[in-house]
Amino acid sequence: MSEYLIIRGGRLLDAANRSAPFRDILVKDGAILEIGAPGLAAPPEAQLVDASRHLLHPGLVNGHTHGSGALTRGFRDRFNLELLLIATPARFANQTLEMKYLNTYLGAVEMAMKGCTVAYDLTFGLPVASIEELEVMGQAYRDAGIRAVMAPMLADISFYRGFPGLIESLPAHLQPLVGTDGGPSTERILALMAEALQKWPHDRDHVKLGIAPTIPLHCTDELMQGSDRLVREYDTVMQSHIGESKMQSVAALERYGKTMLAHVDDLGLLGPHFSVAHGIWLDDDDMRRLADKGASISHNAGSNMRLGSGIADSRRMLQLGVNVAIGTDGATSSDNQNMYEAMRAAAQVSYVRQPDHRLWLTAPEIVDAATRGGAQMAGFHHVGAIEVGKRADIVFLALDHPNWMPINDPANQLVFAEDATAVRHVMVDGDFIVRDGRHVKADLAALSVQAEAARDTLLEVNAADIERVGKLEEAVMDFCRGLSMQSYRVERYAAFPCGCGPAASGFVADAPA
Ligand SMILES: Nc1nc2[nH]cnc2c(=O)[nH]1
Repeated sequence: MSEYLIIRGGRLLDAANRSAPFRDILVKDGAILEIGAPGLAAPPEAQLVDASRHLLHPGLVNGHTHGSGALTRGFRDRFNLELLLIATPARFANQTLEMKYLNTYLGAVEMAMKGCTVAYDLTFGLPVASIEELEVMGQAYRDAGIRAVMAPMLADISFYRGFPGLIESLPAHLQPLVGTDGGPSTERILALMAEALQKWPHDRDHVKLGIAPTIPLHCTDELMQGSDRLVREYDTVMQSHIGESKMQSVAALERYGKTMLAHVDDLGLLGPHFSVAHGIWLDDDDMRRLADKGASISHNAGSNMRLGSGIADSRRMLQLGVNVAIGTDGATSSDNQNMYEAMRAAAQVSYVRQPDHRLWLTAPEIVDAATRGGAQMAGFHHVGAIEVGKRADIVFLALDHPNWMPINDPANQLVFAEDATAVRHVMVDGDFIVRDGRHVKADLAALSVQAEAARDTLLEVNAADIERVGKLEEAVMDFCRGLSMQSYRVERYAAFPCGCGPAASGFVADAPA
């Protein structure tokens, strides 16, 4: 097969200019060599790809997902973050290697079919998954054909101990149900992480390891700083869930005497390699710290609505110079892996957050965040744009699809009209991973049988834990609600600029009854 590929007749999205001029693209060895007007010269042996009646846009970058979560989609409604954090592990623990692969592969195939070619995946932690299992999950991304950062979620403090006073708040008969920690030591977790980074078998331009101290409240400072040392030593990236819920932010203020983000900064963790997942409950100083250190935020508006977490101030982040990416979050709280939906949600929450339409996100800003911004955050500087020198990760949208009849403004339509149903082909490195709307490798019928079987098995093996946590749920949620309400007693949070104040949204309704 020729080392050259010439993609002719397509319209290339230029979101910044709200246009889509006809452009031919010459690809050599999977990288973009030249972009030019129709009729661009190409070596005679170049393989021709007909892109006529297609809009071409860069593969989308999912800034925050959980490859461990595909099997959880739709398993609950009316649940907030804290409930998710206790109910999901109870229901989906004890996965076999096959299930871990299946989860990751299902999510990756779904992303590919929906125009996404990079995932920033906060995956099963060590040692919930072994190093070998992590490698197999990395292979799931290779098999699905998309790129990924796989960042194991690390924690050395249990959920229940992460919130001071929680266990003591429970009725005496429930306290024994929390169980004992007895987990692996900080040293062991860091040693495993170091070993995984050393042994990583995959090509790091495609699938690399990152590190995710999952939520600072659930990590000792030693774990956070040890993770940071490894990130710098292995030149990789780090992501942490920060300021996702009001409850978390109030608890952090009590525990650290400052915001969660300020604490992480003071530990020395911020830098261009660092990103925040969610960042709803950040104040101006937090955002300035992120901007000053060149860090990023994955804005996951759909998930934030699904869990009732709040509305991140994406406009302020951009104003201050924070690099913003867009993410779906895991299927537990987004139910699908559709980056077009995530983009649309980001636009729409910026509208309801404030009445001044001049502060609303624009479609070009959102497309930039979902492509270039995500690639920068992931440290994947070889993708994120259709430009000379970048890898040829290209989505072909069918213009004979109703979403595009007619084209008025391609940036607006990508954000507001597209829903992944017009995705016809997807290329990574110039190779088709989706062709004519079908994933080139995945057998969806077989996958659905496997997913059904995995669900049944997990329900059976986790029955006792589901029952145990079910008994705890209500009391834990009482505690969480109480802590969240403290926003009205803690001065800092009384005027907390998270977009959830009286002028902004219905969140004012959580004032104590
Ligand atoms: N939304 C969300 N937040 C988290 N924080 C820690 N784990 C998770 C998760 O699985 N989903």
